[in-house]
Amino acid sequence: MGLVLGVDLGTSSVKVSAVNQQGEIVAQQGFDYQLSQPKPGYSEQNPEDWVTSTTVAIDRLILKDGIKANEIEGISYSGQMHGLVLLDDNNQVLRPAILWNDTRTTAQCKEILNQMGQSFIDITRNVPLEGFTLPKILWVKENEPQIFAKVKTILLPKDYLRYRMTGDLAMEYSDAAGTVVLDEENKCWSQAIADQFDLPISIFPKLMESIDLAGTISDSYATFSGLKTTTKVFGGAADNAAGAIGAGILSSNMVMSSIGTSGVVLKYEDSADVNYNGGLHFFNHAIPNKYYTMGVTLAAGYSLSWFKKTFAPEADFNDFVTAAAESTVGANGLLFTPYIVGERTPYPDGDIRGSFIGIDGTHTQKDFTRAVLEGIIFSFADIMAIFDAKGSHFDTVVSIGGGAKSPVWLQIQADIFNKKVVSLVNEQGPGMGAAMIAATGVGWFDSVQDTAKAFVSYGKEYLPNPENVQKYQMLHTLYKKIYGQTAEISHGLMAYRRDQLN
Ligand SMILES: Nc1ncnc2c1ncn2[C@@H]1O[C@H](COP(=O)(O)OP(=O)(O)O)[C@@H](O)[C@H]1O
Ligand SMILES: O=C(CO)[C@@H](O)[C@H](O)COP(=O)(O)O
Repeated sequence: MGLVLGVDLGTSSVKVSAVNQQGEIVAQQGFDYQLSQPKPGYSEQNPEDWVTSTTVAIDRLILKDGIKANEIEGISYSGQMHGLVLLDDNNQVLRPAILWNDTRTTAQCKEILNQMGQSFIDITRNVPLEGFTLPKILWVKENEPQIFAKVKTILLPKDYLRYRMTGDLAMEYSDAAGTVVLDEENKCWSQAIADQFDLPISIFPKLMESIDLAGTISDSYATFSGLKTTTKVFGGAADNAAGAIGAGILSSNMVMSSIGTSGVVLKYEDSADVNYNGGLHFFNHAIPNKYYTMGVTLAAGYSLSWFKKTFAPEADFNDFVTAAAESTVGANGLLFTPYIVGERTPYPDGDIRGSFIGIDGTHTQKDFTRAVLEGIIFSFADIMAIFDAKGSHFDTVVSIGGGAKSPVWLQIQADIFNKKVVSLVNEQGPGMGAAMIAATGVGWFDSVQDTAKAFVSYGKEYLPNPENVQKYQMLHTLYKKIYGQTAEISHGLMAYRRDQLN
């Protein structure tokens, strides 16, 4: 039996899925790792944790699930985006990776725009935001010059993992776009940006397509993991590009809603001929010469996980979320904004923080949980509104990520979006996308689109309930007022937290 492995290198864990030629997940293993938040706005991980956790998951597939290493024809990846991995001359990691949800780089973002203005947006098709990689590189250059002096190569999380499994140093396009150093339309590193910020262009590695062959499993990784050196390894994709493929978002009338650690509302774009004026991210897709547009809620699943860990650490996750159904639409008059690590879309503001508004002496924990679930989707609806304003007509929302495991949350999505929502039979959108890239790479299908036709299968449909839709429209109007009315207070509190540390 031929198999491929899809490695989904997320922010909270890595999940490795073994997939057969019918697109069925025959076995799956995952392993969690930690996020380090040493200062307000900081978010880091140790790249070694990604490698070790992936290896544990692969070992378990082989040793516990009985997957035969010689049946694994190919491996590919879906990776959390933007995280800065710095390597020295010997390809050793120089410092912890600075992640996508780290917002320490507001000053560098302003500086990029001051120095390059519209020409930066024309080249990269994005405005510089704290989460993207270039501001992180500039932060290290300014704040840790002794480390920067040793930098030979920069990589992104899944590209580093692929390097450790094959020995090949490269970055693939959909992830490279999220560095905002890539000239997106010309598919090359921007010499103009490198020159402007005095960065040696040599630190940016060779580029590859998602379905390109990076090599085979190296001797040393084969010994370490139990994999065979004959297994082929393919470029992979940014998690949102991989998620879009795994969710079958291959035409512009479909939209993806992803509730992972972050939240994403994503639209497929057939060409680069679109202009959202930097209000949304616009990146190269995992399908050659295709693109996608998306908005990002920095703390989607993370808001729920934070809330549960803080206020109900002993509860079973499923039971805890399901209990929100016992509250009401609008959580008995309680609103939550999920800005607990800052926000990106529609408010590019690293210093905004979350709020519960309307707390009443009668509110229970179930109301608070419901408010968290609803607040996250109101934030997604803010992104959806940008697409609507540009004339998008979506008939189906495909929901992926850990949050799509919850039927209560899927119905909340249908009612707030006022659209039909479907989940995947297996919610592993990014992991399936990664497996589909490998399946295309090994030649099971001619194109990623053909693989998607064979592999994607949708589960139950959730239809909007008109009464709930009406209530949510009114509540969303109230929700939208919270950002403007809490921004100044939030910024003051962030300044206070920073002062306390000095
Ligand atoms: N049973 C569940 N119901 C609803 N949400 C869940 C459930 N289990 C996990 N989640 C949410 O899914 C998120 C993780 O999703 P995942 O796609 O695995 O993230 P990542 O790829 O960023 O690691 C968690 O932050 C959590 O809030
Ligand atoms: O920063 C972004 C996209 O721009 C995030 O979507 C990251 O790619 C992390 O994804 P998850 O771990 O939440 O899947």
